[in-house]
Amino acid sequence: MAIVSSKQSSQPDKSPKRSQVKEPKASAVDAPILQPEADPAERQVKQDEKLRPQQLGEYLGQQELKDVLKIAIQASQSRKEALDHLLLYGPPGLGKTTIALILASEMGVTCKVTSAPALERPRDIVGLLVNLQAGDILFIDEIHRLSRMTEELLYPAMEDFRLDITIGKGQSARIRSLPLPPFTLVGATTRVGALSSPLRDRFGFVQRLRFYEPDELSQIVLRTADILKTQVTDQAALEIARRARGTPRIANRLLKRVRDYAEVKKKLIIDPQVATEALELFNVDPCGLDWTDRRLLTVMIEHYNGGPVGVDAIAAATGEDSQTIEEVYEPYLLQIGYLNRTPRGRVATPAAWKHLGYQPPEQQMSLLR
Ligand SMILES: Nc1ncnc2c1ncn2[C@@H]1O[C@H](COP(=O)(O)OP(=O)(O)OP(=O)(O)O)[C@@H](O)[C@H]1O
Ligand SMILES: [Mg+2]
Repeated sequence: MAIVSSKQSSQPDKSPKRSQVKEPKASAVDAPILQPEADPAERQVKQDEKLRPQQLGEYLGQQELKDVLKIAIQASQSRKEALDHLLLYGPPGLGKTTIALILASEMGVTCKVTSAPALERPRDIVGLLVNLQAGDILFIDEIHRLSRMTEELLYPAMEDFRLDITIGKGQSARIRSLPLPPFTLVGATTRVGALSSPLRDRFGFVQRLRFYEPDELSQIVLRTADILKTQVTDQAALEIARRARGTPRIANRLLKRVRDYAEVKKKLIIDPQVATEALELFNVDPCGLDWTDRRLLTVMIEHYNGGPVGVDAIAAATGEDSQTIEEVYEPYLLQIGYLNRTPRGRVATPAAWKHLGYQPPEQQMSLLR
């Protein structure tokens, strides 16, 4: 089914030129395989755990972040102090949880892992804080979702290693302060803008994780292949890496699917041909776009002549939620240069038009100059 708006049919000269049929092909398998979030099966059997790097040396890519952390670890170890609080932000699957666990193992301390939705009641965070040992790491995932009361308990805990508890109610209420051992809070979020500034300001380090380059991801694929005892050529690893949306979790998942395919086809070594055949079977685009990405761009091109168009209009036209578009789909489309954010709305770039088989109009090119 072609997506053609009534506006376009009345103005045929303005409709985009199509060099080939490009209606995104839907498949039952392509949506989950390219989602950066861990899927329920991965979470349940903790498949990811054996693939997770344990030391900073095994953590590939993110060189600037590793440089900062190495200095911080050395300095805090020589002063025999807890590491300063660290806030990690970036899209899902880039290695935030992994960093928290690596930090604990490098520092030789325990990492207590929790997530903001599990800390709804004040006593949840109090229970965790009073059980910390000196130097421990407390990792709070999705930290932008903390309740106000929990967040307020964290302020003195982070700043002065002190827990302020209110005892009693009304006029007789009194605040009792309990000392806490020095600890390190590592917070992770996909939405740093949603953090309140008092909380953000209490982190000594605020570090962004960026999408990985294909050569970094191909190193990750080779490392994972080694752990899974699968033979993959360098070229095949790069082929998988290119389609993994800059995300290690997706790279590992694609490798597992390619390995299944190779096993069934009785191929002992995964070469580029086997990798490409398998990825085509799973409907993974050579640039790592999935059905929804292609549909978002197609709607922008066909309904709005490539934009500028507001995210709400795209959401209404595609039936996707606008927050999901902004947080899950747009970061990668921006990263690979298929989408631009302008003050007047989103614009599909000429590269996106060409990738989907459209001829970009001159007007579209001039918008980007
Ligand atoms: N730099 C890296 N080198 C090697 N493997 C990595 C790296 N970063 C992440 N991984 C792999 O990717 C998987 C996902 O990473 P992780 O769980 O740390 O992501 P995350 O950023 O915490 O995601 P979420 O936002 O969904 O919690 C890990 O199990 C690990 O195997
Ligand atoms: Mg995580």
